[in-house]
Amino acid sequence: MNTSAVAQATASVHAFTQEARDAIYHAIFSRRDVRGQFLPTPVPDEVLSRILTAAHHAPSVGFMQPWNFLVVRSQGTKHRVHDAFAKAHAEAAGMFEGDKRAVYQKLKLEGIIESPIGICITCDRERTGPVVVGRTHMKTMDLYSSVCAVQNLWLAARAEGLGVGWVSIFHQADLQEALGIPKGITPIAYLCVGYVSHFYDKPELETAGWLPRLPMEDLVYFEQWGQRDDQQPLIAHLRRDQAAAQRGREAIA
Ligand SMILES: Cc1cc2c(cc1C)N(C[C@H](O)[C@H](O)[C@H](O)COP(=O)(O)O)c1[nH]c(=O)[nH]c(=O)c1N2
Repeated sequence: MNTSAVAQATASVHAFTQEARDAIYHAIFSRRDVRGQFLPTPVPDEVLSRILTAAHHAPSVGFMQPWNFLVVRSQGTKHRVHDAFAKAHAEAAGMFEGDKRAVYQKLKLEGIIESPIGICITCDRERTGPVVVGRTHMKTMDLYSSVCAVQNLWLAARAEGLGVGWVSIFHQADLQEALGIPKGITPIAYLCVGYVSHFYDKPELETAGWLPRLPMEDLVYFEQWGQRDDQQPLIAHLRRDQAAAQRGREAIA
């Protein structure tokens, strides 16, 4: 066997079954940021427990596990968070010019009150002391670790049929105050979570004409920053896979 045949055989031993792989990619391609389709249906604790456990199994720099998960269910807390959102949202509209401002004002960018559960995922930057394996030089790695937890939760939630919407239109201090988060802890994501009437087939910002999905071939460089190479066989695969992902979502729709 030549080297690449060995590599292929080794890889396939550890690959999931086709059905399991399809399920993973289905979760990835059909995950959406949900703002407006939340149902009041309660989320059972056993389901909430599964998605939180998935989040806790995210990778983290130096195995730091810098996250906490603050679960919000009361209307009082939700209203405090929504007040913080409303203030920042009003300011945000003024930051966009012309047509963009009008479009921005029409966008629904949160489901804080309607979603049965809010989850704030945080980062404790001091959790394991000042020197962390893998964060010795690039200090933001702990923040990225908490983002990995967000993504794990988001994908697990999709598999459970739950919608998740990330809300980040806050003054950080206002969100911290609304949730009683101490100064040393960084809020990473406020997530609206709940069952939904439907999932859209593509990002709402794409549908609204805000931005299109970028072509993969523009984003992949070879060896040096900025170096594209359309002759690389990988590029043809990327085009095919992007088209397939697109068709997949049409099938889903
Ligand atoms: C860090 C971060 C922060 C935010 C978001 C995402 C991420 C990663 N997104 C969701 C975002 O708009 C959405 O992911 C993209 O538009 C792509 O759509 P899908 O997630 O594929 O549906 C988001 N959406 C929203 O309505 N209000 C918000 O404040 C935010 N904030």
